[in-house]
Amino acid sequence: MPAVTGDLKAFCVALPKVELHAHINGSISFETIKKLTERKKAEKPHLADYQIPENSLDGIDDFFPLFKLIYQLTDDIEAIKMVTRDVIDEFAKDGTRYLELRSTPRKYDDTDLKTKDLYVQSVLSVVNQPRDNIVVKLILSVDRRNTLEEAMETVELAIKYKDQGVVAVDLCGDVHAGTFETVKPAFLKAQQHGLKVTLHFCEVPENLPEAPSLLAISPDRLGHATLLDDACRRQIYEERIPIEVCMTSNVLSKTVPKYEDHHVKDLLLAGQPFVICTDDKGVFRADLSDEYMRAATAFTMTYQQLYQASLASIDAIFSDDATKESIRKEWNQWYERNIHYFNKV
Ligand SMILES: CNc1ncnc2c1ncn2[C@@H]1O[C@H](COP(=O)(O)O)[C@@H](O)[C@H]1O
Ligand SMILES: [Zn+2]
Repeated sequence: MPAVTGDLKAFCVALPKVELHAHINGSISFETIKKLTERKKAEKPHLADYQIPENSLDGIDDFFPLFKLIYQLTDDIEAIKMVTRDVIDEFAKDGTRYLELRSTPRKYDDTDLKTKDLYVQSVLSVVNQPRDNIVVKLILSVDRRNTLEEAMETVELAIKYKDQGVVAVDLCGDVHAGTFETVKPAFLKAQQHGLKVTLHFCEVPENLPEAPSLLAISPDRLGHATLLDDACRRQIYEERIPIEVCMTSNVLSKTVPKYEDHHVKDLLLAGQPFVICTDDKGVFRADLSDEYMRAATAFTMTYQQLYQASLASIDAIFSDDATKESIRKEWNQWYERNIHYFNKV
């Protein structure tokens, strides 16, 4: 099978794409961080020159502490709206046509972001602005370090805003902190109220012992699923649970040694549903088009296969069948208009 070369980047940007695994505060671009430091420099001079360090992770444990600083720049309503708007605009510019952002509600006593409800309202006020080039939905994240009470508060908010843009709840956060068991009842409650569930799953081998408990709640999608044992691989494949794959995130946080080793190749071979995603495009400095390029390069995927991967991602979105159908139509129309790409290979 011939590899795609030459104008691969242009193709990957032009290709209509679905992004289902993007943390808002991990997706903040270099340019937006500059705007944030500028507006905070009087109040927080120690952050005046802050930039997210590039290629500085020795492992995944170096990743989570980055948010101690990033969160100091996004601790008020205007900042939250700004980052949400910029992240959406950047995804749209990169050819993403359907986007499910996710974020962990926060609150601060010393800013105008006094409640988690206000956090969600601020994000949704931007998510729900009418746009003709991208559809945007929101997933609320429960942090693994949360108490059950905190997780319940997030789920209550997801229920409250369910028909106003929130489609699901997510389990995320420091892979070496907390336990799923603590927050599990909150996820069961979310499901009882018709919300979808996606879970960060086995990013590191230490998460394997809790895997059966996560799978027992029948999650609608799984994030990463990097390190599986035979039993959970079998179950995931049998149940055809779509996997949100984040190649750059895994390679830079060193949970996967190199792109060619990434488990996308197993998923491709097994015909298992997966969705190419970014995770944290700001921290890892890779747009969704870059992720498609990396898949093409590492696994010699043709333009046709990249298109098929993008089209198949629509099956995994947290929207109704009518929305899926209208998005598929858009993809098909794009294909017809761009048939020259596919006649080449
Ligand atoms: C590298 N893989 C990952 N694994 C687990 N959790 C991750 C993550 N990448 C990001 N997050 C979670 O997302 C938060 C930032 O976005 P929000 O403040 O929610 O918008 C981080 O604090 C972390 O909890
Ligand atoms: Zn993630």
